[in-house]
Amino acid sequence: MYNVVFVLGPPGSGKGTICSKIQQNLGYVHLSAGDLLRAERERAGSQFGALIENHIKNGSIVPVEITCSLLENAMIASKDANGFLIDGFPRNEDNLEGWKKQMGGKVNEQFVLFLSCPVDVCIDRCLHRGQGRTDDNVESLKKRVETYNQQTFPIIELFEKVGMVREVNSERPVTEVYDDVVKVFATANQK
Ligand SMILES: Nc1ncnc2c1ncn2[C@@H]1O[C@H](COP(=O)(O)OP(=O)(O)OP(=O)(O)O)[C@@H](O)[C@H]1O
Ligand SMILES: O=c1ccn([C@@H]2O[C@H](COP(=O)(O)O)[C@@H](O)[C@H]2O)c(=O)[nH]1
Ligand SMILES: [Mg+2]
Repeated sequence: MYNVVFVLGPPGSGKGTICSKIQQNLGYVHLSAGDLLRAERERAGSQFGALIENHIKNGSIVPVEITCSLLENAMIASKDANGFLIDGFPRNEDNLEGWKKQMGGKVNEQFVLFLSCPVDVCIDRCLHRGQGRTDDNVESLKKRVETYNQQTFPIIELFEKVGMVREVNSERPVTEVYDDVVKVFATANQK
């Protein structure tokens, strides 16, 4: 059984930043669904490159079978990890259903780390991220935020209903956010 923590929040809320610090310090392996999709987009011979880029630019969601297979392959490649941080997934109901179908029985879902941050702050962070992402522009960000509000936030609410959400306000400096996140992990791993 793989231990899994889903890390969700609006675009630019700091998921990747916090996950890389948890990976360094707590022995979880960070798997960003977006990074895996970007790597697949660049992979020579991939049949999904154009489809993935189209979804990324439009802030829409790639079919779950593609994302889930990339995640499962990455988990198999690091099978000795203490656990996995699944960053930016599941993003909608179809993602959640596809995940259950493919991964149900193979994973122990510990909790959902929800990094909450006002959208205007998030957009500003993305516009200044400086990584050359094809979706860090005003037009794509508008669509990404719309997808987040319409499809991803309802998934967080679903997890909330079953008591799985641990919310941390990520509008604050990274060190403060990280300190609170560490407390969340300490409590979860005590049990
Ligand atoms: N707490 C913070 N305070 C200020 N800047 C931050 C904070 N956390 C992250 N950042 C910066 O904001 C930008 C976005 O952060 P990051 O890439 O971690 O977000 P993300 O949630 O993974 O975004 P996306 O959903 O677009 O992948 C980066 O430039 C990062 O350095
Ligand atoms: O599960 C996922 C994760 C991501 N996507 C697509 O990738 C971009 C970028 O994701 P980030 O988390 O911001 O790196 C996202 O807007 C989607 O288009 C996806 O389809 N499914
Ligand atoms: Mg990210």
